[in-house]
Amino acid sequence: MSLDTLTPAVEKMAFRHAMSRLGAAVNIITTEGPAGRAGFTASAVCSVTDSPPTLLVCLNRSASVYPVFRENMQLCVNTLAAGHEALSTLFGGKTPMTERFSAAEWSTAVTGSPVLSGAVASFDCRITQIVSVGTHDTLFCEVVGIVRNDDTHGLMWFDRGYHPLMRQEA
Ligand SMILES: NC(=O)c1ccc[n+]([C@@H]2O[C@H](COP(=O)([O-])OP(=O)(O)OC[C@H]3O[C@@H](n4cnc5c(N)ncnc54)[C@H](O)[C@@H]3O)[C@@H](O)[C@H]2O)c1
Ligand SMILES: Cc1cc2c(cc1C)N(C[C@H](O)[C@H](O)[C@H](O)COP(=O)(O)O)c1[nH]c(=O)[nH]c(=O)c1N2
Repeated sequence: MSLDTLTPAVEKMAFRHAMSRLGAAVNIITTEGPAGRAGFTASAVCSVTDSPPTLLVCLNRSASVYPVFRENMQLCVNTLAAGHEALSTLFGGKTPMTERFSAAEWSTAVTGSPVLSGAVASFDCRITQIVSVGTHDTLFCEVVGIVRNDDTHGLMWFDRGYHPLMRQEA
């Protein structure tokens, strides 16, 4: 089926269906600052450059957390480990923020953002640029601190479900 014969509505669903085949790490993105504390689940996260170390995070502007991230301009990317499936679902739904954070243990990064205990890795970041594309803002995030955990297995989001990813050394 050719893409240019599809109506825009069908094209969006075809895009999502095909995207469900791209496995991705699952992350809880957190922030704390003048606008308060917030966190959400994101799979749209990737490395941009190592000079300076920079990640990007895509955030839907219609999310309730959006104004908090936009005002705080700092965040922590907490990459989830096997066993974090329920926590990921909690931060991916419409659950009140206090309930999301009370389900896990956190420490505080240099920027003030919450760092998830037991995450595979946590990247403490300052947001340096924002580019809007369609429904989402792409947040370019310069990394100012890292916490790594070498004792946990990874977690993938693939085919609309969670899949643990085993590390050989863990
Ligand atoms: N990038 C995102 O914003 C994104 C990514 C994954 C999941 N989600 C949210 O979780 C829900 C469940 O996702 P699912 O994977 O079970 O099924 P789905 O069919 O809704 O999505 C399949 C895939 O399409 C992409 N996608 C989904 N919604 C998107 C959006 N608004 N913008 C850009 N890409 C998008 C993601 O890669 C996702 O894994 C989605 O409906 C969405 O609300 C959003
Ligand atoms: C596995 C998975 C992956 C993602 C999401 C969900 C799930 C379950 N969600 C949706 C996001 O987490 C959800 O909308 C949050 O609850 C934030 O919305 P509210 O703050 O509750 O409005 C999401 N949203 C987003 O803006 N960018 C993303 O990359 C993702 N990725």
